[in-house]
Amino acid sequence: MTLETAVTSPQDTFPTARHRLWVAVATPAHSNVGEPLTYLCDHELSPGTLVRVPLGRREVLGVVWDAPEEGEPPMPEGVKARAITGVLEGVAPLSASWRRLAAFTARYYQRALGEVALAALPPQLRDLTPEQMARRVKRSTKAAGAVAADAAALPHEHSVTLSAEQLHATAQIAGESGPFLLYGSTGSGKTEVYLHSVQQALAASPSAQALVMVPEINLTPQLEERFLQRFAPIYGAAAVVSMHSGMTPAQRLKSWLAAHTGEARIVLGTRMAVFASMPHLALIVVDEEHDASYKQQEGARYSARDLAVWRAREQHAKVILGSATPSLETWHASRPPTPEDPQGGRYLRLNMPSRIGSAELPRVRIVDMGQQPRAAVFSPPLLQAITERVERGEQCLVLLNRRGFAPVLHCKECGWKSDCPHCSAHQVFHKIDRTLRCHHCGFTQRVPHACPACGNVDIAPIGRGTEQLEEQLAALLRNVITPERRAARVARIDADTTKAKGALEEQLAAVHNGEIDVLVGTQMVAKGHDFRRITLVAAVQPDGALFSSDFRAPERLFALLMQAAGRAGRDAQYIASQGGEPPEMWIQTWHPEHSLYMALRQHDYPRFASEQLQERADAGMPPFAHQALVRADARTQEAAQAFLKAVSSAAHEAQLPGLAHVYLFPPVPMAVQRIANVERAQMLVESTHRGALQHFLAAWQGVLHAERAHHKAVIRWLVDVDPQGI
Ligand SMILES: Nc1ncnc2c1ncn2[C@@H]1O[C@H](COP(=O)(O)OP(=O)(O)OP(=O)(O)O)[C@@H](O)[C@H]1O
Ligand SMILES: [Zn+2]
Repeated sequence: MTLETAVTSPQDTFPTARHRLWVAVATPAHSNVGEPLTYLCDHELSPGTLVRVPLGRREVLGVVWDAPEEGEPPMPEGVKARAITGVLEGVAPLSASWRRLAAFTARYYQRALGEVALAALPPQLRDLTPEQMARRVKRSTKAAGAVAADAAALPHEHSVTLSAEQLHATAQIAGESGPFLLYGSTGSGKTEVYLHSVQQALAASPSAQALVMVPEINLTPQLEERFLQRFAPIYGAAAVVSMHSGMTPAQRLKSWLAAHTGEARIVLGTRMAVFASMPHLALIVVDEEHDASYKQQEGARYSARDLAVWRAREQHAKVILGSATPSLETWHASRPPTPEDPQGGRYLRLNMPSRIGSAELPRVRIVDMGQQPRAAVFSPPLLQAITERVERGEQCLVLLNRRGFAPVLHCKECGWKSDCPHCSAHQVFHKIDRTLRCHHCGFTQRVPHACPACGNVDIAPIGRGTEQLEEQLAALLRNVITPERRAARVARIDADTTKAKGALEEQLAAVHNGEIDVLVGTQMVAKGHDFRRITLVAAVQPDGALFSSDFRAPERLFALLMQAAGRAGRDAQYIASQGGEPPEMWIQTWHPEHSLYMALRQHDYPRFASEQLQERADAGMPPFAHQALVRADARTQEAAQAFLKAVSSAAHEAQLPGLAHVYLFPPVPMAVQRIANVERAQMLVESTHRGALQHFLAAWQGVLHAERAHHKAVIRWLVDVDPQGI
């Protein structure tokens, strides 16, 4: 327990008879005051109460925390606790289980409790005075009544008859305790299983709540619509709220309050929603559980999926992880028992192999680029296939996971390349506004007219991004006519085309309405979307990830390609009405024999997963080992690595607990070594015992803080537990 040692003045001193409180506050980053601070109040306040407290010269939001288990330590000599300045009346205290979630997150991900607890609350809560807050609470309860009255006006969704596989899965979820992995093919109707399970959970108790998470904001509007259609007629429109970073602070506060008071029965959101205060939580759904965006990449680097599983157990709620391409961690955790492994995994795997309505998974066609005309971006057979589809009025999706026109500009005379002056990365050529942009630091320049190094005017792009692909494809298809007797339309969706608010929704609507014939896009369009008329998907250049240094790259590539394939041929009726030509997934590759593509051809995720798991087991990698990364940023690479070396030696010298079961690798530069003139190094820490690793990391915190003082050149350090990218 560290006590507040911030500025105090004589008038802040109160008689010891006053009630002593522990309050979690967000202390400035990297102060090692991680624990709740002591404050005084003239009456008792229950833990979880939201309060305003002085901190240094500011006044901040705090959460009254539980008194330390080991008993109240005496106030240290010379430290005078200050009084709280106010209580946020009208907001019920945060529950004990919410506090346990925050405490666990802080402990597991090695961050300060106050930081985690406060970051998990809506930002407006931090800024409003108790008076403003009281008004807000009053207004939101009034407004909620008004919305509920309108619910009857929403269109009722036709009730669907569940498929046999959906019925089986929902019955298992109702009857067993889980956690569940809903392993269902793309288009198998997982969403319907979520809807049913939510319905079951809510029907079981008048206060029960459900939390449904999706990886990306762009998937929330569709989900929201489906949940509203289903549940607004039963519980009122106010019963369904969203939580994601695309909302205004006022909207977020409103959703948060609705969940906290229990008025919202269903919360839909992205990873941040895992911290929603839901006192009657009965069910958590994590859709596309394999998705990397469930991992927060700054501050407390939590995995919302892993926290969902932890939270469900703690709150006696059920949890469903859903995916057609589960993460290997989840796949392994859901292995069925066998004679050699009678326990099996701790999750229950539910299989839904078939697509809805006898739709078939696309036929996978592998094009050997070694056999194609040199420098062809689109192999002739692929171009032919796209042309035929478009001429029949069907839609195609072309996937390339790289935006911009070309990843680099190059001078053939002197070898100059468009390197970012601030990063160890190329500046990407964006033709549309003739800029060179660094995708790491954002540094943007106009494209030079001539080579900045030698003056040669003949500088050329190397490689391609979605912008170029769109342009080339539009040219290649310029004479192709659709059944409506209009020219084929090519459009692109990626981070560049969807910056404006509402742009993505608009572009997706154009695809759904059939205004677009060929959609070019990045991974953004590959997942989750329920396209009805796409019958061909093509990955034009997927090979890069086969040879990445990150051991998770194959897993990510396989998931991406399988998810992309999953966008084709989802509507059996449509396929039949088009003459029954089966949907296709095309892969252009220089490595047609690669086992990843072989497994993809069979849609054989289990085979791919078992090969990968065998490799991971042999190499002692997750899920057979647990990892953490320590990263240091500094002005020079030497300084960053020196810090990591020092904390590593210090750990050994101090014989920190857990060290016997923990292996510390030597520091190395990160894959992108320099960003915005900051050199980055990392050090991997690994153990086969999660507990030992945790133990060690906790003990190491003090060393990291102390060592930092001797390394003035270090700008920051951080610990990433269960890192996604190595
Ligand atoms: N029982 C059912 N009867 C008729 N249509 C259904 C049924 N269940 C789901 N559908 C429809 O099937 C389509 C595919 O379902 P959904 O989008 O839930 O698939 P999914 O399993 O989530 O796939 P993905 O992993 O690709 O996102 C949707 O249009 C959905 O409305
Ligand atoms: Zn840069």
